[in-house]
Amino acid sequence: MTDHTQDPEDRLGVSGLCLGFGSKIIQRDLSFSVKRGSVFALMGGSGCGKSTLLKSLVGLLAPKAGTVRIDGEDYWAAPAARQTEIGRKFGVLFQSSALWSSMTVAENVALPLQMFTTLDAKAIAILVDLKLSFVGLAAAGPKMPAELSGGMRKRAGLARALALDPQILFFDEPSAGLDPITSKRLDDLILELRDGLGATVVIVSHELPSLFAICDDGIFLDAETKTAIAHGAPTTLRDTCDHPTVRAFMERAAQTQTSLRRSQ
Ligand SMILES: Nc1ncnc2c1ncn2[C@@H]1O[C@H](COP(=O)(O)OP(=O)(O)OP(=O)(O)O)[C@@H](O)[C@H]1O
Repeated sequence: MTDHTQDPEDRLGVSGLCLGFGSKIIQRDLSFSVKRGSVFALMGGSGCGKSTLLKSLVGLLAPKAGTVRIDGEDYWAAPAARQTEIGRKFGVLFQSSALWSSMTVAENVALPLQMFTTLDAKAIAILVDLKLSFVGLAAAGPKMPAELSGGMRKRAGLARALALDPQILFFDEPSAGLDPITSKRLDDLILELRDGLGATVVIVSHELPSLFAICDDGIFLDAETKTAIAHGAPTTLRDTCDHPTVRAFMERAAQTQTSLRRSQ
């Protein structure tokens, strides 16, 4: 069912969302929207609920209250079969990359195509090559995940997340554990997805330089008040937000960057 009250420019709309585990509340009354073809940041200190929110957005954790609308459709109110169809619009890259260690890289990327399409083996092989080329891993198809570096594993996970041509991509800490050059390559790939393919990207990250470089908008979550305390692009929050928690986050990160540069 389409909700005509949602702005047609919004790919994702969250309203009055309350999340928790048992009696423990993690986020309450959370509302925000994500425009089509934008990169949106979920920011905040450790333990404020960014990953929990991401789980609810991708269909892994039902909210206690509120709605998550994808293209105007209330995901959590939809029947299970419809949720699966809506989920086909998603591509998810978790922190660990979550590749199957007993399969080659190519087999990992082929898996969603085998599970969710009726394409034959030849067509799947062509698509797998295309996705691996896009992430700069054209030659890595026959390799096992254990043979790849951390950055290559992340990119292989991205190739798999892209297998079904998702319209919305969700990334949980894509740059965690990567060196600055590999991290920059991943940022460039994310921008290529937005600008080249028109994808919408929702990203959880602590890496402020990366957030400043690629995000158009975002929210800042707070563990104390258990909701969003600021809305806006990471650069806007850095330059104009007066909230002490946001300031402390931005300034601590800036200090870390300065001391890193000094130690190099
Ligand atoms: N399955 C669970 N059961 C109970 N509590 C949980 C569960 N998963 C997460 N939590 C709690 O929810 C809170 C938010 O955790 P979450 O991982 O979403 O935060 P985060 O902002 O992503 O943190 P970080 O930046 O450190 O990864 C934490 O207090 C965590 O202990």
